[in-house]
Formats: sequence, structure tokens, C-alpha cells
Amino acid sequence: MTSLNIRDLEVRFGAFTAVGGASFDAVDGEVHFLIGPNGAGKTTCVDAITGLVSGSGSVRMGETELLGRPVQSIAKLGIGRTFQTASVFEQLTVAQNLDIAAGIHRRWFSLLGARRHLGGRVEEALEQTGLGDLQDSRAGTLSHGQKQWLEIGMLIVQDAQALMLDEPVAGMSHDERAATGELLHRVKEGRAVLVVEHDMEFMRSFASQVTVLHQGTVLAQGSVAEVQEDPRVQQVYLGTAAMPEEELAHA
Ligand SMILES: Nc1ncnc2c1ncn2[C@@H]1O[C@H](COP(=O)(O)OP(=O)(O)OP(=O)(O)O)[C@@H](O)[C@H]1O
Repeated sequence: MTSLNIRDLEVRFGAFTAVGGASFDAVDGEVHFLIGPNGAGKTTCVDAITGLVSGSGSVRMGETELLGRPVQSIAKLGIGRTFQTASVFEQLTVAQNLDIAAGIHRRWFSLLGARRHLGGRVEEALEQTGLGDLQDSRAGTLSHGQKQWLEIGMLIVQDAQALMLDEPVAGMSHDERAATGELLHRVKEGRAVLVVEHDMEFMRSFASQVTVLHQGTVLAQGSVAEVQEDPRVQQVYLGTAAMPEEELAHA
């Protein structure tokens, strides 16, 4: 069972404290949303978990402490991450992108050559992401949403045990958002999924657990209903221009 346990996480940039002692758990079987107004420290938390910035406190995956390890070491331990802008090889096909992510060591000309038998994890990723019909399409021809799914597939083939997704549905159509939410619920089995998100409708529809950050600290945690009913959460969102008007109506 994969469990990410974040305790008293603190990240400073010079004299400024971006994350001031945040604690929360992301466990497998749940899609855990990290929400909060602009500048709350969401991305900085993920940066600290994945080793991009230094932090103090503790981030454990099982018994393993992640803080203090370099980025590559954390990735090798099975912490995968996507960014808002998908980074896929646009000239290569969907299957070739997955092959490369899976670390199949072959010469480039053989990667670019004729179709061959796909590995089991690649097949699994194609099935989970729903990209099976597009496996021979160049990644550059995919829609924005499909590229994000391919990136998630690339984490699946790397056998990532914990997925950190930074605003995965930004710029997606309504249908792509729904498909992404369903994808996250497929991949959450056996994996911890942590989603940084501003889209409150998406969060309400697909969050198993929610942590609300505000000014670098945890304001509230719980189910969607619990955090929505929390007066402190309502105050933070109603007292800020960080959410679009239609979202304020729901907050
Ligand atoms: N490298 C850095 N140097 C200095 N300050 C930083 C750095 N990175 C982030 N910050 C500051 O830390 C705070 C938290 O930023 P962070 O990006 O984590 O917030 P966020 O909740 O992800 O916001 P958003 O939703 O707008 O992306 C912000 O005030 C930001 O300006």
C-alpha cells in the first residue's frame, strides 16, 4: 500500500515562508486534491515532495524519507509528476512515447521503425488512458487533453507509485475533464494520487479527500462536503479574488 505522509513541511525562500508547517497524507485508493487560493503554497508542496525545492519536516513514502534526496532519486523511488504543460515527444507516436518512458533500451532507429510487440505496462497504460486507438498517432497531433493523458500513461509505465498532477484539467474541454476524472479514479488503485487544482467543479466531482492550503498552512482537510461546509474555507474563498465568480457562488 502506497502512502505519502507529509509532516510539518516547511519551505522558505530567503526570509519568505511559502509553506509553513503543512501536514497531510495521500494514500492509495484516493484521489487527494490540494486546493487553495493563488500563492497558498500548493505547487511548492509538490516541488518539495519531488525534490525540486528544499524543505524541512518530513515527507515519507512508507518508511522512506524523501526530503534531502535529489530529484532523480525521488523519481526512481516511484514518485511521478506532471506539469501544466505536457512534455511529450511530439514527433513520436503515442506508443513510442510510452516505450521511451518505460525505459526500453533500444536504438533510436528501432524505436522509430516498424510496429512491434508492445510491453505489458505499455498495454496497460494504453488501456487505462483510453489512448489505445491512437497508439500509432504522433503525439503532436493529440489534443491538449490527450497529451495530458499520455503524460499520465508515461508515469504508469514507469511504475510510479505516487502521482503528483499540477492542474491536470487546465485548458481542457468539459468532456476531457470528465474523462480525466475517470482516468484518475482508474489509476488510483494501488497508487497515491495528489492533484493540485483550481477547478472547483472538477474537485467536487472527483476528490476523495481534500486539503485546503492558505498562506502556506493547512486550513482544512476532509471530504468535499466537510471542507465546503468549513466556515474558514468559505471565508478564505469568499475573501479572495482567486476564484472565478461562478465558483464563489458554490464556495
Ligand atoms: N522560487 C521561489 N522564490 C521565491 N518565492 C517563491 C518561489 N516559488 C514560489 N514562491 C512564492 O511562494 C508562494 C507559494 O507559491 P506556490 O506557487 O506554491 O503557490 P500555489 O498555491 O501553487 O499558487 P498558484 O495556485 O497561483 O499556482 C507564492 O507567494 C510564490 O510567489
